[in-house]
Amino acid sequence: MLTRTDLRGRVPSTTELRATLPRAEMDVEHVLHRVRPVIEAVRDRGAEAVREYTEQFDGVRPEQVRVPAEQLREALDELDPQVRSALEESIARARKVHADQRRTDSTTQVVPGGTVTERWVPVARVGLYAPGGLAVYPSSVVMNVVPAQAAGVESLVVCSPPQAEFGGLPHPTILAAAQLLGVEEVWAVGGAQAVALLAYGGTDTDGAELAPADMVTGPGNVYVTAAKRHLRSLIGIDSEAGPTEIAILADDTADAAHVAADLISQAEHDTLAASVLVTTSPELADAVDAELERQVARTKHTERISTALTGVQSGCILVADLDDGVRVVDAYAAEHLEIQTAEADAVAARVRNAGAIFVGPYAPVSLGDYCAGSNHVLPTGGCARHSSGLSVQSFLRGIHVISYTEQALRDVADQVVALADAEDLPAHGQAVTARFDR
Ligand SMILES: NC(=O)c1ccc[n+]([C@@H]2O[C@H](COP(=O)([O-])OP(=O)(O)OC[C@H]3O[C@@H](n4cnc5c(N)ncnc54)[C@H](O)[C@@H]3O)[C@@H](O)[C@H]2O)c1
Ligand SMILES: N[C@H](CO)Cc1c[nH]c[nH+]1
Ligand SMILES: [Zn+2]
Repeated sequence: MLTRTDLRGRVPSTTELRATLPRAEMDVEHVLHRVRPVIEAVRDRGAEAVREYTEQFDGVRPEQVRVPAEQLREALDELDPQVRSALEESIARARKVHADQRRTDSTTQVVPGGTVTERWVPVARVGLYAPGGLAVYPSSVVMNVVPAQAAGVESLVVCSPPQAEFGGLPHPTILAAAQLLGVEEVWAVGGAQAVALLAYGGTDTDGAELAPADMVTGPGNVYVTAAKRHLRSLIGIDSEAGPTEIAILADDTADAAHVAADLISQAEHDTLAASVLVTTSPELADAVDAELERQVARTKHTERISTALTGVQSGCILVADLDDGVRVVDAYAAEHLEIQTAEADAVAARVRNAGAIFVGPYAPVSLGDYCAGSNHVLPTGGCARHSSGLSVQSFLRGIHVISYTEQALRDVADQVVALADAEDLPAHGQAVTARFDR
């Protein structure tokens, strides 16, 4: 079922690997031209344009885009107790992990009388996106809000697509999760128009103001991700957390049924989701194919999953040994990487590029999606080579505070002047010597 690439004869260079490894054809770059007009319309015409695009893409024309407070309270009151308890567990575990990520200010005494303090300051206002197209993601409300709150962000606004069957409000579990986490501001808007509204701000029909956010984080489909890429710099963003990817590095000790179940679990997100198996064992590859045939037919979203598994972004790569396997998964830089091999810990320790690594038979990606305590907002499309998943750090800026006494400046004046002259910027040096010339 998975298209097979046999690299057992040789492993190509990293450049060749990046070109050969499976990736979606319709990637973020390819939809930028579609989201640009949406962003410009929201910039120029605010909530009115949001309403038009919502009608076009979500099939709803909302009366109000801001969700009234009583709807948040009601959603939590009416939440299924089992789902509430699961959300509470997910929040508690995530809070534990994210509390440990808090940074403390540090002061370095560089020389007597000269200090540099690194002060960690949270972003003032952030917009958090919780997807709600093919599926709805209360878990993404948790994964966005928990680190933002742990970082000390003062102003939070959540956006999620309106749902026709809920009268143009986001799904009730999204609202309930926001209420459970103490978020008071929720807007019913999705896609690129949500990212644009968060970036530029806007006013609703009833006069409700959405103040522009300094930063927008959260996962989403290719349109959401393209909008984040387009607007970055006006706003800060986290990583590009687009259509889901799972790579599994497995040897002949892996259980084919579990490998297949995990590949399917992430293919379930989107027809553009990627499921990639990298294995040293052709026998395992055959057994996984057989399991996929068997299991895909039994799942709820068979068609979406089959499209994702047979798309060019998914496949199976045969490698000669685990050394080559590690090179392949490093070149691929998956959002999620599972290691299902003998001595999985040791293999995992050698991996450099992945959004998150799930080690051994009892750490499936689905655990991390909901209840491991780790964050599930993770870089896709190879961005794990340079970016991390969402964390407390994502919402903090490290500001250097420099304090020097007169003597400490005097002691280093000659060096500053020498470097300023070497750069042909003598006024820089004079700004120092002016203090001592009199
Ligand atoms: N990387 C991560 O951390 C992570 C985590 C969770 C989910 N995800 C991904 O998030 C995505 C969720 O996607 P989704 O679609 O279910 O919800 P979504 O909220 O991301 O997207 C739905 C919105 O897309 C817009 N849209 C739909 N079709 C459009 C079109 N043709 N042109 C322009 N805009 C359009 C609509 O306005 C709609 O509100 C999936 O791809 C999933 O894999 C990623
Ligand atoms: N696997 C997704 C991250 O790519 C997160 C998620 C949320 N719900 C289910 N899964
Ligand atoms: Zn998932």
